[in-house]
Amino acid sequence: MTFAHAVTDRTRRLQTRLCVGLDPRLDAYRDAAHLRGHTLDVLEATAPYAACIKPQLAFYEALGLEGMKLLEEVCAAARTLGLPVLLDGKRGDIGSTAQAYAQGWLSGQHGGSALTVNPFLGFETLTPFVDTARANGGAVFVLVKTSNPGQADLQGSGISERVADEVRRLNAAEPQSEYPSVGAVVGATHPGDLAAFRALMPRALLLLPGLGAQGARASDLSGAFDPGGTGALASASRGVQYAQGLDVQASAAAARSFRDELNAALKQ
Ligand SMILES: O=c1ccn([C@@H]2O[C@H](COP(=O)(O)O)[C@@H](O)[C@H]2O)c(=O)[nH]1
Repeated sequence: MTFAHAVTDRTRRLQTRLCVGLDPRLDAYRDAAHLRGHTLDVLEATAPYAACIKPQLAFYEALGLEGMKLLEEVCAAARTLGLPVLLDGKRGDIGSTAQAYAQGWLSGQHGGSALTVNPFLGFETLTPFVDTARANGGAVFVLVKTSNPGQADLQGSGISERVADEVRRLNAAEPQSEYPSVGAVVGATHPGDLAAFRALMPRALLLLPGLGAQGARASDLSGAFDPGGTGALASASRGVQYAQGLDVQASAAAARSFRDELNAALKQ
């Protein structure tokens, strides 16, 4: 089953459109062992409410070799729980280097996972990522309009729409898939733009980061979804992992509540 198929299947079976971000911050813990235990506990406690998980690679890279080991543990635990993994690495480089990133994050033990990719170097640099994702049942999520306030500095003036057109063009090569292997990142912090990006990329899975800590609300996101309630994943990291300090039950309650709010928004 491909990444897109797996998350869509989870959305339909478990009625969840929530992507749980796992971004462990060392300064929140006594030591690395404490961080590891809490991160794995949050993963297990929130799994019933998640369509997928999204580890942000930066937080694991910041921990050095121990972080890389933890990332592999998190991915293995997610697989055991049946949770698709979306790696947030925002990778992008000249083609030959992109090929190495793709090999590292979209094949081997990460085959079937998804990776966020940065199109800034040009559309030809997306090819190694897309080809590797397709060959391994994975997915890429291309940055179209990011959630941060400064995104308009470079993504304004029609640039996001141009990237969205490329996402649609790439997905035309997979006419048989409900949701093909090229998805798009559109910040949940731009609720007024979601329906337009949905229309520009009608078959792309959308990742909507910014729920919770960045101020986006589940009730504002319905424009991103298809009529059946599929096609988008709303993502929260701090708002789940650190919902109430390090209280794991509060993390589970926050994930359940985001799931329920997303579902309620779609019923209106
Ligand atoms: O446009 C984007 C793309 C990715 N992110 C990442 O998502 C999480 C958001 O964390 P919160 O704690 O829920 O704010 C983080 O890993 C970002 O790097 C994003 O925020 N916006």
